[in-house]
Amino acid sequence: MPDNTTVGGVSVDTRHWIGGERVASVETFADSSPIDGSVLGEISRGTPKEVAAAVAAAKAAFPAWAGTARAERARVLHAIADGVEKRLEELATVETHDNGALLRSHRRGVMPRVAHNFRFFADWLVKLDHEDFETRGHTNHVSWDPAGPSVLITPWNAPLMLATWKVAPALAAGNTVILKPAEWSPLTASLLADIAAEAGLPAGVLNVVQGYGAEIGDALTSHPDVRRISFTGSVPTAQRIAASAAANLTPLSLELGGKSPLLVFADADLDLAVDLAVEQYDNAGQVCLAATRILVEEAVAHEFTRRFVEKASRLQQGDPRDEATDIGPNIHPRQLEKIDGFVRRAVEAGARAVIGGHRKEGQYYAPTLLTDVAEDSEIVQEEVFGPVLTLQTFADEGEAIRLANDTRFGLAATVATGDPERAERVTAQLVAGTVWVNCFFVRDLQAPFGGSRHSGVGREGGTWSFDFYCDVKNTVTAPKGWADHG
Ligand SMILES: NC(=O)C1=CN([C@@H]2O[C@H](COP(=O)(O)OP(=O)(O)OC[C@H]3O[C@@H](n4cnc5c(N)ncnc54)[C@H](O)[C@@H]3O)[C@@H](O)[C@H]2O)C=CC1
Ligand SMILES: O=C(O)/C=C/C=C(\O)C(=O)O
Repeated sequence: MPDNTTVGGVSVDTRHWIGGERVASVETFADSSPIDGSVLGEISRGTPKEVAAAVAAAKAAFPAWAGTARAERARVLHAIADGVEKRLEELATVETHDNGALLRSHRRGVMPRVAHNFRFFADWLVKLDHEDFETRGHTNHVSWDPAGPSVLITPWNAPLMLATWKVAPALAAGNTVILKPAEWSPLTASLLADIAAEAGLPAGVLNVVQGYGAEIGDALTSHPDVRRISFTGSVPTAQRIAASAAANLTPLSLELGGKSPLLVFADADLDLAVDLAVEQYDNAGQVCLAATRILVEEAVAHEFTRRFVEKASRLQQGDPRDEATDIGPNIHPRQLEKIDGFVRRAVEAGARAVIGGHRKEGQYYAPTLLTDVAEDSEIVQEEVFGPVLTLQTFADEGEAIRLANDTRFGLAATVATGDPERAERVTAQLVAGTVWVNCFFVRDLQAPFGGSRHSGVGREGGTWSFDFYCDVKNTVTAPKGWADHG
């Protein structure tokens, strides 16, 4: 089997990256493009043997990297960001072929954010501090000690963006990393390994193991030398990971699904509310934060729906490499089948497709809006992860809040209202890790990011990331060397 493949003119190594070397597995798996189903490459299919080698490499590299001065770690992270920026066009091209998201988004939004992830955590590391404080004359000093080898398991909907959201703070914290990218989008993780090596990251500090989660997940998450596990993906997989990590009580960060509401009050700017609603089709609906449950006040529901249909009908669906495309394909035939199953069952149960409601040629699903959906129905309660929105109406503020919170998830919520007092009242009662008022997807790495309920465990971003990736220590020193037993 060849060791590399060429995607959109870019050469990508298809082997693992372990201890600063390329390592091939005996078997491979085929990685296909959602654009046309073509096989992009044969990727090394990891086994517990490669997992053990990667953890051993990360363990061996840990003491030196943890002992590297903060300023030097930050310098290497900035050098990785430089490498990402230098290869931005290549990364964008490969990612679009691999996961089908828009090339224009990768070029202008996503890949610049990848570089920013490294710069941000490098800079945050340098200023990470907690003011010393006194207790009966004793000094308390808080430090963030590197925790050790960290397993990072990442999804396919924003592969490099979501991977580097974990890789950057883990490396900044002084940890070593074993990254396991999703098997449906394995390529940019391999390019990241090249970029990190070129930037001077020592061998073994970042390792990439390719393969199926079902085959190597347990080996990764039950390994006794792993000190942290960070995962983004589905709830059932998170439950398996948590059970496997329980044997060693390995700390977990879980960023999971959502079924977030968009509340549209009659006093809202209706055009803005429609813009916010149509934005939920971004990335073909494969966004954990997407507000897929649209809740509209009865008085404006008819007009909202009319304007929504008018705007959504203008969306261009097609090849994600085309600048004019708004919605690309879904990631995999299995995901498409899953989306279609949700919609078919909803329609059988009485839902009405105001737009869409069907597959299109290739790996595309028509942007869909379903009305006449019951509050406790599958389509309202379960994450679809496709371009499928539901619309429910409410009579008053109380009902809006009740409907918004009637979910096992709690990742995000968006409120459209022209009344600042209402905004304050409503947001205070919503169960969600992030709430937006009259805006959507305004993201800042300083902010805590994560979900309540089944949407996750813990928060990432700013100091929250360092709290997770470090062993936070408080050192209490007696005055003038005297011990105080009082
Ligand atoms: N929160 C989010 O951003 C995401 C949510 N999802 C949700 O999950 C649904 C299913 O998508 P999948 O790709 O099947 O998600 P998944 O949760 O199974 O996959 C995410 C990652 O977990 C890994 N994985 C799978 N089984 C594992 C195991 N036993 N141990 C350790 N790692 C394992 C996969 O290899 C991949 O890297 C989607 O329809 C969507 O609802 C999927 C991806 C991202
Ligand atoms: O881009 C962000 O800030 C967050 C994205 C999160 C997802 O898309 C996800 O985890 O699915």
